[in-house]
Amino acid sequence: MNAPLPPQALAGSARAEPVLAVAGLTKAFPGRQVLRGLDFTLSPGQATALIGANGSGKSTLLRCLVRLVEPTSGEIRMLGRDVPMLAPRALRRLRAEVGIVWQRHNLVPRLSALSNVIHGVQARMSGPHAWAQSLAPAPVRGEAMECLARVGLADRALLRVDSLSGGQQQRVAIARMLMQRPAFILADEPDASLDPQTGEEVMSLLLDLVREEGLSLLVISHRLEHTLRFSDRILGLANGRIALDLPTSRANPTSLRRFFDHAEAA
Ligand SMILES: Nc1ncnc2c1ncn2[C@@H]1O[C@H](COP(=O)(O)OP(=O)(O)OP(=O)(O)O)[C@@H](O)[C@H]1O
Repeated sequence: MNAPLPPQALAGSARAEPVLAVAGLTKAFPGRQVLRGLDFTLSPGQATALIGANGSGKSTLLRCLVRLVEPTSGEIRMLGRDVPMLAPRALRRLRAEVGIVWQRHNLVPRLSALSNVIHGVQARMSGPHAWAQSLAPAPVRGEAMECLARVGLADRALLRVDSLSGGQQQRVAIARMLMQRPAFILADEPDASLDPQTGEEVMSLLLDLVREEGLSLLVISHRLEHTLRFSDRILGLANGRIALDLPTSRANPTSLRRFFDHAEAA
């Protein structure tokens, strides 16, 4: 079980505005109603796991939150912004403040870890900043090295990404995301294509960012053990609705296992 939240984090989260507030969120694709009216809020500085059976709509929800998929209806307030109302430029600015970690990390394989991380700065700066690692200004290189150190890969900075292991590549992707200086991280199965030990390291790293840097995290995982060890709260999706919402400390592994296996039939 993970360590309890520090008292200051709890006090802060009780006072602070939610990092995310969702009300009446629906999403329909042609012939399929995926989200049927979701209501929930996330407090800052917490790790929330999103679970549900295959096809229950977890990825669709994550994408709707930043309008990579347009919601059909409903309210989304994220980091103080009214997401459905944002014009394209304001939406791009919001996305730059949200770090997204995908199962597939989309690194540039032939470039070094450092160059890939430097590319993360583009998300928060206007204009072309696609420097090769040798051309980036010293402060940007320095910051990228700090991000690589944060994920434990400073000594691999100059190696080509395609020479690194799957877990190391996922950590490079997290370092690139940290270059955005995000306040909120959305992670869609960051542990899915990794072996159990490596997947655990990646989930542990994300929880460290919540505990130590005060970031907020919404993470999809299909692994029950990871959900139990690396979250403060569990949200479960079934039949297009939030069917489960409880603190991880109160989760019962047996009933949670049933939820993983049978959520869509529930
Ligand atoms: N662009 C799309 N067009 C039509 N249907 C879609 C689209 N994207 C997702 N769906 C459908 O929406 C449903 C939910 O998909 P989604 O990927 O969100 O589920 P999930 O819970 O993330 O599943 P998994 O755990 O397998 O990744 C599925 O039936 C899927 O086929």
